[in-house]
Amino acid sequence: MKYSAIITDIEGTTSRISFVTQVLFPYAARQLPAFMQQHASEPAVAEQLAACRNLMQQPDASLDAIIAQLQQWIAEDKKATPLKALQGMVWQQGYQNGAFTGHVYQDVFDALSRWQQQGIKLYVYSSGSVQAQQLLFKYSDFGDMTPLFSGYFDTRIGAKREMSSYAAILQHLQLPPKQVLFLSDVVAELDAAAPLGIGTMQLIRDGQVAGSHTIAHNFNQVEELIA
Ligand SMILES: CSCCC(=O)C(=O)COP(=O)(O)O
Ligand SMILES: [Mg+2]
Repeated sequence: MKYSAIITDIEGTTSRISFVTQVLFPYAARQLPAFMQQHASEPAVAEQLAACRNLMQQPDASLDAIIAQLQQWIAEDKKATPLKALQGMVWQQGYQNGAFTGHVYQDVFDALSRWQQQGIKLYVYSSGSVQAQQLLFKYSDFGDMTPLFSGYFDTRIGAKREMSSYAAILQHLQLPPKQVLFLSDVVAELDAAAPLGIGTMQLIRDGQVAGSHTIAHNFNQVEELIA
């Protein structure tokens, strides 16, 4: 195995796209208004409200205006950092009250378990907040998978289609790029990582359009390709 670390995307890579678009996003859209009304004054939520006002360029935006903006961002799948932070807080309630469990493909659970045993460090990089990532794997279909991972990165390190985000992640990992493999279903994300010398592989599970990266249909194939 030539890689010391593997970084994986979530939506479309470890987990089914429809779990995010048909379960998580609608749950957040339904629950956000009540959640915001109840928790607006708490420091963690107030911080995200301030970030929303900043992004909206409306320093005096009312709570109702922010909620409407958040609903629009959810509908557009906008990867806005304050939206992602607030979604994570709302999903926590859903996971804890058993409304859903985190979808993870069987081949992902199996391969990640093997890779960790082989000493490969495993990381997640998703547009979902670190809290949302940890929740998905803590309450996964296979139970608590968080012990498999050595770290998590979200949009606070940068957007997933920007090369500078992967440079910042390499700084954190303190590894040469050729020892790092990035797995994603989105070509633009792989295109951003590859010029740095990071190994890339595209997961095609749901009919995604292929780019110029090595293709795998599941994590068992990833393992065969990097052996
Ligand atoms: C952490 S689960 C929710 C995923 C999410 O909110 C999202 O926007 C998907 O982003 P990804 O980078 O995993 O494709
Ligand atoms: Mg993805």
